[in-house]
Amino acid sequence: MTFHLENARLGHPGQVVFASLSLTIADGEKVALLGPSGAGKSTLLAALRQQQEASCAWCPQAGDLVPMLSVFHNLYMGALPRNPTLTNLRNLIWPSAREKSSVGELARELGLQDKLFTSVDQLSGGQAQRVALGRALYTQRPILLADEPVSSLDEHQGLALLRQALGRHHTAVVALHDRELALQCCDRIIGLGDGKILLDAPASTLSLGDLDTLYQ
Ligand SMILES: Nc1ncnc2c1ncn2[C@@H]1O[C@H](COP(=O)(O)OP(=O)(O)OP(=O)(O)O)[C@@H](O)[C@H]1O
Repeated sequence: MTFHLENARLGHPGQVVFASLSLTIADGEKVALLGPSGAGKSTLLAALRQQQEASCAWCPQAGDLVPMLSVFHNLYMGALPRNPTLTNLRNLIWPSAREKSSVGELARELGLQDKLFTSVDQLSGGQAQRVALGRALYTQRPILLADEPVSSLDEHQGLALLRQALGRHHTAVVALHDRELALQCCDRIIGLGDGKILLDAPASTLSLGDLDTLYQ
């Protein structure tokens, strides 16, 4: 089992979001978290991350990129925790051919090969979002936790990139607002609302109409 919460109380200072949440996510599952704005998707993702921080590739909604640094540098930041400090300093100042090639390959997969040495503050919202997801992928960890990772991309690009990201991870939990994308890419859907889990079922058993009820 990868994640387990039992009667967990989750929230923020002065705000309980889930008074008593029980949930198990097994190794190998690809889970979509759905629910209206404020339902607690980000709160739940943060609680899951706390359980397995060292194994999680983390893609927060805000992105947390360093805008004045290049796409290369922001992607490379995913490698910081796994490399020695001296290697990191060298790669940030004078990247090795090997690192240039592997970050370059990832940039190509993200459709950002022409922007590798452009600073992030000169990118579009969708391009910056691809960098944020790429940085999480570059951590090369087995579990992906991502909060609306493709919300600024068009339908086709979002589908391709989400599939690519899920394919690189054994287990994933992804907060999404696009119900169709959730059904297409994930094998389990968890619907949140009213401070609890309103729906938890295999994607193959659900229709868009079933998911609509979460938003009514
Ligand atoms: N840092 C915080 N401090 C206090 N309350 C917070 C904080 N972050 C979120 N909340 C509150 O917790 C509740 C759940 O928020 P959360 O961000 O988890 O929802 P969400 O489903 O991810 O929403 P969205 O789809 O808009 O991103 C909301 O009522 C929100 O106001």
